[in-house]
Amino acid sequence: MKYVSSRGEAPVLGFADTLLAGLANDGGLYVPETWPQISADTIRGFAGRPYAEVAFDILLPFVGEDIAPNDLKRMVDEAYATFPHPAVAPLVQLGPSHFVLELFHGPTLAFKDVAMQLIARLMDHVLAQRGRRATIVGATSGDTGGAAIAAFAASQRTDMFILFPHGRVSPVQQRQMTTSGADNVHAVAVDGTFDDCQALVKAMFNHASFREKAALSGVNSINWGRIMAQIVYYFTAAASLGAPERAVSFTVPTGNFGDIFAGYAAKRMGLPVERLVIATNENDILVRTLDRGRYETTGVHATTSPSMDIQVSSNFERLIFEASGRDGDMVRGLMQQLAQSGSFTLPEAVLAAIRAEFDAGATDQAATADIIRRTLTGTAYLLDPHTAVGVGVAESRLGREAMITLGTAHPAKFPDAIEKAVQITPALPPSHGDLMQKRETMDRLPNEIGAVESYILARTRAVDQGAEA
Ligand SMILES: Cc1ncc(COP(=O)(O)O)c(C=O)c1O
Ligand SMILES: N[C@@H](CCOP(=O)(O)O)C(=O)O
Repeated sequence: MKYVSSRGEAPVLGFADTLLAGLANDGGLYVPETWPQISADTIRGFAGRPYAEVAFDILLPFVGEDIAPNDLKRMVDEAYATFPHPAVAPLVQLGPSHFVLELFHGPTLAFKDVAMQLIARLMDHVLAQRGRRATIVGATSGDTGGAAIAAFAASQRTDMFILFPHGRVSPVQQRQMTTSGADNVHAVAVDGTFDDCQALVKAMFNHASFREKAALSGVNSINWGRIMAQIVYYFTAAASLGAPERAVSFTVPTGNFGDIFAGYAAKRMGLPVERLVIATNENDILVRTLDRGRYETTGVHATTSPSMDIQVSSNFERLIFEASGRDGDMVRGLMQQLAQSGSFTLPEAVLAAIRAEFDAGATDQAATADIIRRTLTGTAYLLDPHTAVGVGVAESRLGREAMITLGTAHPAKFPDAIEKAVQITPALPPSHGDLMQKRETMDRLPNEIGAVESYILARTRAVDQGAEA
């Protein structure tokens, strides 16, 4: 399998190079040259099979010849053995045709673990094959950082630097990043928003000499490896509800558009998906875009679903590329406009193609608290605030087909929002027992690219290996 950039100017790469590249060197995001097809019979056969087996079948064509099948199998098995729930991603029924897909049974209680546990193993494997190290940078609004640190703390070949917005993540999220004790990971509080952190990460990737010197790699969903691993649970969930005979829709609490793009990819691979529903909190740039055709940043609001407090939704670029018939020049032009003016207008045909597959809706904080309350009273099920945003949007779109809302985090990660909504404090699972007592280690940096790059260069052990790659 080869991968092409959404901006059409970067080299076409194989899987291992795409995984290590993170962002393409024209600033674009990699997508597979073609979408592998999964037959109806194969989808039918996924029902009831162990998650890791389905993952192996779906991932194999994306990995191609870059990783031997028995190595891929071992890494997939190891990654999903870290999930204590036997189903890895179980479905819970909320109503006659409404289900929550629980994606938070991994080590850090958020859906990010599903991909991160796998790509940490894949990256170490590829780096070991090449006899080199990498510097991994990541931006987080709370969950990616913890999941990345948990997955890479055991890495033999990487130094990791996670930038998070100072004072804008939950205490549990912060501690998952600052208490690992691992000497190859660095949690850095930046004076800014998540979008500032993400812009710093992209600026480092676009700074060619720094990128090469530090042998830079990334684990945000700009990295194709993240999306690839997230495709799997769309298949397992739909198959367990009767796909391909029974079509399903998905509602996805959305920020950076990675998770829902994985659903779009599953559809392109043959999964019968009726609608893909984007659910946002008050940071509703994607809802406005689908409504008016204009993508316009307006400033981010801090909400009770902080991991979705995002303005620049990176993976929307992948969707525009697909919806435009892979017009890299057009995507490059729109992204230039975004960088210059903070907005762009989608061509009519692209907007129509997006609307043909996606709906979008927003749930504000008061409604989110109400949904948490109503769901607990009605079904004795406690939603985290991000999943609640999804449930709120899904409820207004229930139709004849089954609706699956992605459960993206465990409620115990956001005790303040839960306490406010239902006056109970959700307990962290025993695996997190002493998290709130552990000693924190973190640094604080200004929102300045020079300060961040100097910090990284002084600490990474990958300096000057980039040239050997
Ligand atoms: C709990 C939670 N829900 C939803 C999202 C949004 O997912 P995505 O950024 O893939 O759209 C995130 C962060 O990304 C998250 O941490
Ligand atoms: N919500 C995310 C933001 C980063 O998203 P990613 O999927 O691109 O890594 C977070 O929790 O950090």
